Amino acid sequence: MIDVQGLTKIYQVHVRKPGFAASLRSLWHREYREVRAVDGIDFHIPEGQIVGFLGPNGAGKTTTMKLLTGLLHPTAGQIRVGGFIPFQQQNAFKKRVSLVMGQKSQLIWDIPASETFLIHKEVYEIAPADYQERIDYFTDMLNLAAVIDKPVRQLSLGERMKCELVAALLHRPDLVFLDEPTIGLDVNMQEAMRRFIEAYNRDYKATILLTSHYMADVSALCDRVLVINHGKLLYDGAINSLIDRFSPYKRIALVLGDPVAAETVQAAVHSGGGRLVSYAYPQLEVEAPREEVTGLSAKLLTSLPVVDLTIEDPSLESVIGMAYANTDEPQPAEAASEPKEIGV
Ligand SMILES: Nc1ncnc2c1ncn2[C@@H]1O[C@H](COP(=O)(O)OP(=O)(O)OP(=O)(O)O)[C@@H](O)[C@H]1O
Repeated sequence: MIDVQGLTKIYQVHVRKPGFAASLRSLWHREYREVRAVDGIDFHIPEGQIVGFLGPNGAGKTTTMKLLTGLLHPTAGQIRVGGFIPFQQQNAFKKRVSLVMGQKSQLIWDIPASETFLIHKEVYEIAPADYQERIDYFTDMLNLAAVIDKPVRQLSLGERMKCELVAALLHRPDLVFLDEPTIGLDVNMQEAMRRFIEAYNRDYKATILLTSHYMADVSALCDRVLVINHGKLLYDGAINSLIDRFSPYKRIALVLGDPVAAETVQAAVHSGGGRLVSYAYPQLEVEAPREEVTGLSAKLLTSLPVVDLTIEDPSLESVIGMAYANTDEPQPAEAASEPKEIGV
């Protein structure tokens, strides 16, 4: 459904030098530098899949989404989205695609969202019966009945974001690009948005690429993630394998039934191949390489008065943080199979 090969976008950025003389000179002789925002990426997303698109600020996510929706022309590489070449901007493509940017509004501020929806109805030539059926679907799913007739400027951020989604999906696209759709929302509203995205994907077999800085969005919605940094794809595969790949350690949290001297605790942890993270009776936290965890747990259970023990993976946030830190110097990409870890 989405096929990308060697996709590259280089921006030319005007270099402004400080000082009056340099400003004058730049009137005649402008200097440019290149920003390789997207640097030769490849991926394929089949129909109906929801894929998380992760990367730190400035990694190239928004640029990739703009390329996939035809807002930007690539510098090099090939893109096919639903069989179309996005930058050709064919009408049939526009009717199947939508880009939602959490930080940008397409609603008109001074009128109710319902009137923007009517404008979209005309633009996308939606038949009256279909329009009503879709409005009913969205108002029901997003609990919007009391909201869509108020001027947009009176809406809360969460209410407005729900209306943004309706405006973006009213023409019922099956190729959906969501750039930070839950940014700034409280946890309940994030959860409501997630449930809606899940339902839309299921009901319309929509193929969805989603960026979010909230890992809860990504882990709830996406089995697969693409990780990008410095414009290069670092990882394409399952979330679980991402955790295995970038975090070779697990944490063991223990509760002790009786106080034990810190040196005794330290010795037990050390001899089992672990590292003591913290000890404040009765809580004890230990870190160990994955392959040592079983042996270390058994050792701690026999040598300390343990009343509770849990083994945890590090949070997805910290794994992603490790992935970015490991790849701050970009490496060349390699051809890869599933799951693929590229150049790390
Ligand atoms: N119009 C532009 N002209 C020049 N450089 C740009 C332009 N748009 C983006 N860039 C640069 O391209 C790089 C990638 O930016 P992009 O917005 O795609 O990143 P991102 O991963 O979406 O970041 P964020 O999470 O902060 O939104 C950055 O270095 C950015 O400064």
